Amino acid sequence: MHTPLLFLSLLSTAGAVPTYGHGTTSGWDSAYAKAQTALAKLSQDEKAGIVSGMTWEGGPCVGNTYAANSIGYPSLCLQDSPLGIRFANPVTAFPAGINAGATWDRSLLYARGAAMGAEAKGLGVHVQLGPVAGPLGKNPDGGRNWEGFSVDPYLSGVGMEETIRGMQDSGVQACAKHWLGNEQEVYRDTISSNMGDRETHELYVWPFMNAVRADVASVMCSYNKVNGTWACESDEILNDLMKNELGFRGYIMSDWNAQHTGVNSALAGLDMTMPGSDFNTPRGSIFWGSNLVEAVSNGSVPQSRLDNMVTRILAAWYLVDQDQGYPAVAFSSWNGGKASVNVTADHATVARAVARDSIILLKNKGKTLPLGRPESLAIIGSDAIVNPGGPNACSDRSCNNGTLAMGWGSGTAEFPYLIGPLEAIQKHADQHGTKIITSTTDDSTAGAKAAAAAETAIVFINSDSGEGYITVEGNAGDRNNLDPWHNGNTLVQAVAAANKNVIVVIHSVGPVILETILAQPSVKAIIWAGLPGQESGNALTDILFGATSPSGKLPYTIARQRADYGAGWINAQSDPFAEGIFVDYRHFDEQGLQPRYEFGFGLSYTQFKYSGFSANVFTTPGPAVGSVVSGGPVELFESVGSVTVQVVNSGSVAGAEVAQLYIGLPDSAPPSPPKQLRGFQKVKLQPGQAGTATFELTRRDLSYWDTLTQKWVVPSGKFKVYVGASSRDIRQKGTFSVGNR
Ligand SMILES: OC[C@H]1O[C@@H](O[C@H]2[C@H](O)[C@@H](O)[C@H](O[C@H]3[C@H](O)[C@@H](O)[C@H](O)O[C@@H]3CO)O[C@@H]2CO)[C@H](O)[C@@H](O)[C@@H]1O
Repeated sequence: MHTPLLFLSLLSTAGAVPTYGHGTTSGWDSAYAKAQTALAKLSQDEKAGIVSGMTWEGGPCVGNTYAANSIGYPSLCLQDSPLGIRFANPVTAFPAGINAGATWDRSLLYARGAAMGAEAKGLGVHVQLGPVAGPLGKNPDGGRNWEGFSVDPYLSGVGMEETIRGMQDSGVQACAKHWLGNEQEVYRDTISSNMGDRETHELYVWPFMNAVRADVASVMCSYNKVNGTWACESDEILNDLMKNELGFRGYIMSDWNAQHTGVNSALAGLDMTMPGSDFNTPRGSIFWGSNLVEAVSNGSVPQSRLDNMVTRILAAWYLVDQDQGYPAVAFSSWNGGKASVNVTADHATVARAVARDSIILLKNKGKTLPLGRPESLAIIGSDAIVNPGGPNACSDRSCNNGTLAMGWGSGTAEFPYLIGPLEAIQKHADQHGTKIITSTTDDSTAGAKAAAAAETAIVFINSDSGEGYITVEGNAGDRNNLDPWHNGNTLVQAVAAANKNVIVVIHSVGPVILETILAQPSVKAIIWAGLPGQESGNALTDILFGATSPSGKLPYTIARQRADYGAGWINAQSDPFAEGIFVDYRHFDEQGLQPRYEFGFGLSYTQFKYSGFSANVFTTPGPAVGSVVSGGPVELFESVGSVTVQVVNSGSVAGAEVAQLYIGLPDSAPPSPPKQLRGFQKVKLQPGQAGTATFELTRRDLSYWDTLTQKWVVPSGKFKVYVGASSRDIRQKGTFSVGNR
């Protein structure tokens, strides 16, 4: 794995094409050979135990399987979450996936994954239940969008790949979830995601291809139905799509209680059932265990299917060398999670770097930021301070009191500490003689009074969401709307009426409609800080006072109104995915809609100039027909060349620019989004320094999914290439042709 030292040196490599510590892709063959040898020694009961959970709370972890002593195989420990180890302490509470995505920094994505993996291994967790690419986030109010990296499949795919490589290089098995179409929470246990074939592949499957390509050990099937069949018993999406089409060699586990049948799910390709019983009747509804042994003996499930489940699970265990003296489980989820070892090392450094480099500067009129040395600052809003009851006062973060640093649900971890914004700003102010005036409620009158007494006012607002088994302030997982919570608009209006120099900081799970806030002339700057984890305040002061120039870019579009996004569901039974392939910026571009802040947008304290576009892309048109490797047909991952541009830091301070490559398919392709992200590179530059952004392209990047032939196809004709600072701020353009046209 990368050590933090190496990761820091990667960060400072200005302009160079980064290299990554990728794991091996040839490990599955030897892992399978070991698994098959072990399989021969197992009894039928041991096989059933390896594929079955020990029931909810049946072991120290949220999921536990039975040990097989005949081969020295342990009771497997499966534990959330995608941002740190759930129900254990001390652990590092990293920024959420959506912040990791907002960094657009491959090295940081890897470092965060590696650090989480190291903590998981140190605590004896065999399978860490993350990262997340489902939901992808087509519905901007989807409750769990923040657990994943971006609504764009390419960015999400890079997030999946780097995180998985980081985790598994550290020795823990990763779990890519939730497969497939789990795009909302409110009706996730009843709804059918009726997805067309093209969007299934081009949007929702795409990031899972990256996961499989990164040799992910396991995949979790989701609660919802896909085209009328429960995801966890769908032969089409488990056997056909995940195992055959994507060449996945690991195992598929159910989400917790997402299994509905014993025999059908086994035949459809489910390999492990979790947690082994339903939550409310701890020993009831057990589909596998001894029932699976019975199903095999009466011929309902072939012996070969059970053997295949076991082989897949054992192979994943061998793949990441967990047979080589893996640590014992060092905590229990059910008694406060106190760990017998401290695994946090210096991971706070990684957490702070991700939190800092994910901060997005949306507005900065008159260079209000960085702040320099103001005489006085008003800090306003309940989001400026840590929940007075403590950062972990609500289980699974099931409340929105105090500063928001993660959403709610199973995708959480316990904070070892949480540096709130006020605490960090006060510390900085003490060192520089700035007077701090506070109003740490959401009361508008008090906020206005504090604002009136200071040179500059910083107002903190937020918007929360989470998993559907918890309802917070009337939001049953998904958000009821995209407005700030706790009357945030009213608070900003009151403060803006009292002070001419207002900065708004937003902690949020996703897009927030900003029209009311932008209508206030006194609002000079807006910062999106997302869900920054334990280092929230420190990361924010790094940006506010200019120690670092902001370099995050939006991983989704901020619209002028909710209706502009288009996507949504009809009722508890059906989501027709009527928006098809046109989600987020693909939809805005296609419809000619003006976003408020477009996908990929983010300001800096410096400026960047682009020049020297060059495209060297050579390939032939046609379908990918070759053999399947991890991720899909082998040709899809073949390099077809690259596009390069020069980026110069033309300003006066150091900064980092995320140069983005978008491609428009030729006219011979079926109707497609005008442009789609197909590359990015974060270039770190000193003032005056130039760097090269290189975008390597594969055949997959040039392909669409052809529903007729059921193949990825590279169309012939002229491809349009756009390179820019966002999806709408295109700085360089060009074309290349494929085939005869
Ligand atoms: O954690 C493993 C996966 O679990 C799914 O979420 C479940 C979550 O982990 C669990 O804590 C919660 O349990 C509640 C249960 O649903 C409810 O009936 C009971 O009354 O209270 C329980 C909480 O104490 O259930 C969640 C599922 O509904 C996630 O979807 C998945 O991503 C996790 O990896």
